[in-house]
Amino acid sequence: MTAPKVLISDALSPAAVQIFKDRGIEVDFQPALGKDKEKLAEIIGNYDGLAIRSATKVTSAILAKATNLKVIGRAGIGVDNVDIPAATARGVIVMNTPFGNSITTAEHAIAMMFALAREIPAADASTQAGKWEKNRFMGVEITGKVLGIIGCGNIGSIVADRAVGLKMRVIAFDPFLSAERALELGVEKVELDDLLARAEIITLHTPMTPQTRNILSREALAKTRPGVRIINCARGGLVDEEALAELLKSGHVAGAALDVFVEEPATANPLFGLPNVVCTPHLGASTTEAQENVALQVAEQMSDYLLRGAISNAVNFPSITAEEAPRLKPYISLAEKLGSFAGQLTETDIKTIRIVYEGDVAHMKIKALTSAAVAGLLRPALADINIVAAPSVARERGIVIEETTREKTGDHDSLITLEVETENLTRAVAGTIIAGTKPRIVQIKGINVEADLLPRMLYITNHDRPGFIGRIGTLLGENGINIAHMQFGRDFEGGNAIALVGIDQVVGETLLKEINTIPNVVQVKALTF
Ligand SMILES: NC(=O)C1=CN([C@@H]2O[C@H](COP(=O)(O)OP(=O)(O)OC[C@H]3O[C@@H](n4cnc5c(N)ncnc54)[C@H](O)[C@@H]3O)[C@@H](O)[C@H]2O)C=CC1
Ligand SMILES: O=C(O)CCC(=O)C(=O)O
Repeated sequence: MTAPKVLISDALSPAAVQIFKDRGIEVDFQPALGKDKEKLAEIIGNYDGLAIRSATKVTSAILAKATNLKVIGRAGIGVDNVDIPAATARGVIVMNTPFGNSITTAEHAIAMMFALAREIPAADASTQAGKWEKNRFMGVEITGKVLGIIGCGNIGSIVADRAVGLKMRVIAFDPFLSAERALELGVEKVELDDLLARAEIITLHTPMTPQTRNILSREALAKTRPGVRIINCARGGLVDEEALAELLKSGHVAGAALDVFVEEPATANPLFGLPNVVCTPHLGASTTEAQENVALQVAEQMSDYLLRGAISNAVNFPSITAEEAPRLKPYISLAEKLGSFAGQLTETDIKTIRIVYEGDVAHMKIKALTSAAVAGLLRPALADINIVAAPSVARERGIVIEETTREKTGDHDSLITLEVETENLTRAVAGTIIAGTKPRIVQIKGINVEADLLPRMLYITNHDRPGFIGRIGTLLGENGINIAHMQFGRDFEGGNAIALVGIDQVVGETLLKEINTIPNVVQVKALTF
């Protein structure tokens, strides 16, 4: 196996380079490349992995050129610079490092709060200009002030903790903050309008989503208390910059501290130059400690995926540990083959996919197995589908996916049963793993049969009558088709029977039609795996 190749296109700590090298991965460190999208598009096709911070914009155009890319690692939290749907559609795992820079970013928000409260940047500039304007700068005390946190997740919670330590009164708006967590943090959970009306300082800590974009809109800002101070160390675009500039000029907003901007790099901005505006160039995560944390973590995660199939902190696929990966691998193959089997037999629109995991497999990462089964199922219709994208593609097509887990009920230690429901029929197929690694089909339409799935197979349904086996063997032999194996099953003597025939050559349409004329054959289908 040739060593995977990773491109680092942003200013990551060199610690990442060392990790990749130590793990036997080839690495190109081009920290300024993220800003050159033409060059990035030109070379991205050479890499299996791309490690980035926020300067690299991984657009669908870049992804279209990323023909070998398997993983994008964001050394940081926000993945809004990656087109996740486009990456998912191409089967590229996108991972981030959700905790490595949270303390540092929370500390930046607190630093911004003090900078605003005491006008430190302006006082510094004035003092160093020799002005000694002692009477110009009159600050406000932080103790006892009401801090309104919008978004109380990892970073917001750390800000809350520090603010409580500073004896502030902390209120938080976050629809996903539980009452218990709020109590634990010592914050009062409130609605947005309540926060806007009460907070003396507001700090934003949500991701950028369609719901949070412009959360501090012109209308929302108008509801704030006169003299409010606003801090944004999350994402530009959460605040309406034009409206904020107007309110700063009118004096309604007493100060604003911004680390992030709608347009980055921000070289011109409506807020620049206004009184008591403090700006930093997206430095929230920029400490030696945080950068080392995220670089090491992203390099470890990407290496684990490229070398061992382990997935952690992916935003578009369930996690799989390095220990689980080898155990899961044969089950992923089984799930994909079961899906493929059912998919090749399904000619009308699928309504529902039901997957039952029984026994040991029920305790594995079934989300990953379901993704594999759905990919296998949709592949006959959508050749390029991959297991990362499959569940979202299925949902887009209105297909309902149902998963059930239960303890072992039959002979098999692990059993996966896939049932597909279409307008006209419901078809079920089940399989297991034997000898630790080998996928086997063990049941089709409720009929027991134990068959390996070779690259070329014939699936035949027939009435259980004497003479069928001899005739099919002869017909295939006469047409130069070598039989690798042949497995049979039936529901009862003289009832419905099935045959799975592993073959070494392709069976053409004419021969398929001829097989269909063998007495008692109901249906014959050539399958590939
Ligand atoms: N300035 C910088 O350098 C950095 C900025 N960030 C930004 O900070 C953001 C937050 O990071 P974390 O706290 O780690 O994320 P997180 O996911 O732990 O927390 C985000 C919180 O926002 C809440 N939220 C989501 N939608 C909301 C809505 N409509 N209204 C109110 N709350 C909502 C969520 O429930 C969650 O609790 C990141 O998404 C990133 O964009 C992160 C690191 C560094
Ligand atoms: O990498 C950086 O400097 C920015 C960090 C950031 O914005 C994030 O982690 O979301």
